[in-house]
Amino acid sequence: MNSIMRPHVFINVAASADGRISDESRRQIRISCEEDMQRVDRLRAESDAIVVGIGTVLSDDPRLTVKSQALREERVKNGRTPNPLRVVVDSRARTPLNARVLDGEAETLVAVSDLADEERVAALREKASVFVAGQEKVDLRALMEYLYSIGVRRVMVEGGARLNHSLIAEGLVDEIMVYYGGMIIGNGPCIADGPSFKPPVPLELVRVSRLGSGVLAVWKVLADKS
Ligand SMILES: NC(=O)C1=CN([C@@H]2O[C@H](COP(=O)(O)OP(=O)(O)OC[C@H]3O[C@@H](n4cnc5c(N)ncnc54)[C@H](OP(=O)(O)O)[C@@H]3O)[C@@H](O)[C@H]2O)C=CC1
Ligand SMILES: Nc1nc(O)c(N)c(N[C@@H]2O[C@H](COP(=O)(O)O)[C@@H](O)[C@H]2O)n1
Repeated sequence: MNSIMRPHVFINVAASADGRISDESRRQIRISCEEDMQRVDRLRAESDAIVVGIGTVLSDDPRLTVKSQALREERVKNGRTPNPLRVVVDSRARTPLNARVLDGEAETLVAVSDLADEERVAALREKASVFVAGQEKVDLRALMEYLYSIGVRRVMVEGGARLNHSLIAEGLVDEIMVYYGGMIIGNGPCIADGPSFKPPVPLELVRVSRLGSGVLAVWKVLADKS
């Protein structure tokens, strides 16, 4: 695979001890403890863009903003916008027009593919920027190249399961941070959902620490093909 100019990309995810990130309903489950939520907020504040898939937008209706006023002010002091760019990977432009990611609290980019209906794209353009790449699914390599071209250097991916899988499959992930909460969910989406990686993608353990009521593990992805 040809190498591309792209940002540093890391996935941050909260999982149960059995690796689930939600249950069968696919609704948002609070897995992180308070200490982890604060860590996540700092990670957001240190990032230039937060990326999620449309599945996460439809399930969780996330805001993807920095919650701490002090962290937002620090960003502004450093010449940045109060919040990072929000990016939704959404081939068919299904992002609801009343989704929180379109609330104007932060800039938003919706990445769609050629499959997206023109009228839906036009409606989204009223509330967000739109980037088109890919025939069916969004071309994630093109998206990362584009983000780099507009100055994004650090991307935080906040799920969900299918987007995480595709990004790993494309060799577009440098680091994976998993907060394991003290619970077993039993069924539901996991950290990366999709066909088996053959061979499995090798990871190097960078750091492991106890955090609140759970464990934080930071992994480096060794098979970077980009
Ligand atoms: N615990 C945690 O930390 C987190 C948990 N979650 C949970 O994860 C679940 C959502 O995950 P999931 O349903 O997998 O949805 P995702 O958020 O991963 O979105 C997947 C969708 O993105 C679209 N897409 C477009 N292009 C691509 C591409 N190249 N590769 C992959 N996907 C692409 C596809 O829909 P289309 O083709 O229509 O565009 C696809 O179905 C929810 O239950 C949510 O609560 C989510 C985030 C964090
Ligand atoms: N870090 C973390 N811990 C959990 O327990 C979670 N359920 C999630 N979910 C992610 O956070 C998003 C919500 O963001 P806002 O608070 O609305 O800004 C959600 O969509 C998931 O990506 N994360």
